[in-house]
Amino acid sequence: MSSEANAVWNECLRVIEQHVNEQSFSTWFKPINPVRLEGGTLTIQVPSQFFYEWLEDNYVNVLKLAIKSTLGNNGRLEYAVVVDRGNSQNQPYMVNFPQGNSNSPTKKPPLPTENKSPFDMQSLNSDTLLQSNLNPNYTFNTYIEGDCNRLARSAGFAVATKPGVTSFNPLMVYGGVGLGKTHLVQAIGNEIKNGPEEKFVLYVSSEKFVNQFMDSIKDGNVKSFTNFYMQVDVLIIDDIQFLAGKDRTQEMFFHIFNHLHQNKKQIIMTSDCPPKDLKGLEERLLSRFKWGLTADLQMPDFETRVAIIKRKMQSEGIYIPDDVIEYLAYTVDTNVRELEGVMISLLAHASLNRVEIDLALAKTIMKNIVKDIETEVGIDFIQKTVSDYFDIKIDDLKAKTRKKEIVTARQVAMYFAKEFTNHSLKSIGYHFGGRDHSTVIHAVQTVNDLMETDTAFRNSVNDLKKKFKMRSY
Ligand SMILES: Nc1ncnc2c1ncn2[C@@H]1O[C@H](COP(=O)(O)OP(=O)(O)OP(=O)(O)O)[C@@H](O)[C@H]1O
Repeated sequence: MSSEANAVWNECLRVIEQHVNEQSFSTWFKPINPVRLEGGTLTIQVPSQFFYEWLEDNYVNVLKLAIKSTLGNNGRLEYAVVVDRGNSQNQPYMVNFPQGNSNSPTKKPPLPTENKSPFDMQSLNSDTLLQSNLNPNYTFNTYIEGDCNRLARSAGFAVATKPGVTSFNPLMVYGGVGLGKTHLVQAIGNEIKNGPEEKFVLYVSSEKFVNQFMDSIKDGNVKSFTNFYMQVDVLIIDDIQFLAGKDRTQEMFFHIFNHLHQNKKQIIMTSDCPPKDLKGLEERLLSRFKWGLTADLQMPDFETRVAIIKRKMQSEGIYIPDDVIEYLAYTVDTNVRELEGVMISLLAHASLNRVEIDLALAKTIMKNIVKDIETEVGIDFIQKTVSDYFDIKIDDLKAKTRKKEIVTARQVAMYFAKEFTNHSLKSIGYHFGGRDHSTVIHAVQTVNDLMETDTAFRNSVNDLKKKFKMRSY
């Protein structure tokens, strides 16, 4: 690696660090190696094709910014992708892709240029119809169904089949960060676009909508901004909470909304919270959001998380052993984006270091990227997991209370403390509100007896056991 390339890349990293969160930074940028700097083009080596596509799809703007601020306006970025030829004796060889090169044979079609202002166009033509800002990978086919998203998904599908005609207009999808809102609403858009009728589907983030509106005021072309949006057949507007406090944009959106709705055009929105909690949005807008259907997305349960990982692997032609998949699905229960991030980080690490993906590697990666992760089963972890599972307070496990459900949860927690930790009976008793060792022996005995006679109880204990086993590998 040339020291010049190294210096430039370090400079880029400094810029990037200011624009992405810590986890994304360590997952996506730390594994990159600068290879060379030639004639204002910096070549960086990424671990896999998948990694390259991910960067291009998710971080293209921040990379552009970093290159621009270190190499100036004419700076360019080129990727060298390590290709595994399945023979560990071979040196990895590289495939070079200039940034955003849509001609590379394996690259997904590039997303439309972010900053292009769509309403510059005077009228709709076939080019405009293609400019939907949709990611072609976000389809219903790649969107795994689970209890967490069933209503939103089926309402979305109904809307995709008959846009503007169902009573789900507008369709509002809300949920926490990284739970699949964008994927779902873009899947609706892609389904409509690929359907029999030619429809102008437009996806826009609320942030972009606000910026476009501001620019249109500055440039004196508010009318073409409004006209443009009023011609859309299906308007998908992401992260509507971003309109909070932006009164003029809200007013404009209100008019566009009314126009589209009256003309039976479909409106689809996402938000990070239910409409009733959307602060800083005008009441008249909020009341319109309630005209259609509001559906939420939750964190997928364990089985759905496993299915999501498997689907992702399948689409990328990657293999990860089942125990590793289960480990990832158990451990990452925050959101799907984080789950994918951990998975990619694992793939990147294995590909860079040319090692097999196994549980030991997964645990190491996890320790590096997920802060505070416990990889051992300790009494604290057992108490937290058991109390979450039985929906009681941790403190109750240590308290004197004799309520039946609390006594059972306490006994189960003691049983696991005995099975998964090296604590003595005395120490376990101490951690459960200073009980003595005979109470622990009794708890273990009771759990064993109940497991034999009570199927529901046995299933619960086995469920919990799986969680602890994952950590104690
Ligand atoms: N049910 C699912 N099936 C398959 N992939 C999913 C599912 N849910 C989420 N994902 C994936 O998780 C990642 C994050 O999803 P997405 O960006 O849609 O979340 P979001 O809710 O819009 O996040 P944000 O709040 O940050 O806007 C994407 O790569 C998406 O494909």
